[in-house]
Amino acid sequence: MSFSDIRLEEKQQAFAELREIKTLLASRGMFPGTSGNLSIRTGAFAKEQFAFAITASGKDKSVNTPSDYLLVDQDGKPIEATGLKPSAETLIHCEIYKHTGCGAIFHVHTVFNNLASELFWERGSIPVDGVELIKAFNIWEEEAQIEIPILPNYADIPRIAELVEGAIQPRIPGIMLRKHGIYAWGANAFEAKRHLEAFEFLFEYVYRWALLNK
Ligand SMILES: CSCCC(=O)C(=O)COP(=O)(O)O
Ligand SMILES: [Zn+2]
Repeated sequence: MSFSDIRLEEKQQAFAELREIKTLLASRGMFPGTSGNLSIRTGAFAKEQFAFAITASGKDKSVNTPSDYLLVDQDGKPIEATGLKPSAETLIHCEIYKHTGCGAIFHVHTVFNNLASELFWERGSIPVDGVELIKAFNIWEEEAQIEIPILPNYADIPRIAELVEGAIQPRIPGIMLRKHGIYAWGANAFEAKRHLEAFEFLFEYVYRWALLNK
């Protein structure tokens, strides 16, 4: 595969899908202070070589402009001439694509995901017991118990990226960065959105439940 095989329509479709999910999540106040980033895979996927569309760095994600997205390769380098800079966290997306084969990754910072990550930091994962929305991850057993992994929030993104492979849990489509935000992924944008919404519900639940039991 060569990146020139990514057809204009594929790129435009990925950008349009990103715009749709960005607009929706922005309407829910999920990108405070320019935080958050979103990506969708384009073209064929091979573990060694792939490409994805990602939000440009530092943009106000609650505003739509003609220059919000760009295409990058498996190493996070732009694959076409652009004045845009990919998200500062692109390397984390690269690792998630490489090790899961997923089709879309959405990252948001919320108060509840930050609180839950700090509450359970020493445990290394956020436990959720028997909450119905676990089924959004396609885990259908009764009273399922899951652990959502938490990674340290190093300032140096490559240091975080190198921990991603070891943190990925086969059944759990997400990784939390401590006091930073959730990375949720899925086979496509529809699934990544479902997972993101479920994580956010579960983070709020575990935090409030912990307070009730203090
Ligand atoms: C002001 S948010 C700090 C950076 C961050 O965590 C984030 O999600 C946004 O970074 P980007 O480069 O993708 O705009
Ligand atoms: Zn972030």
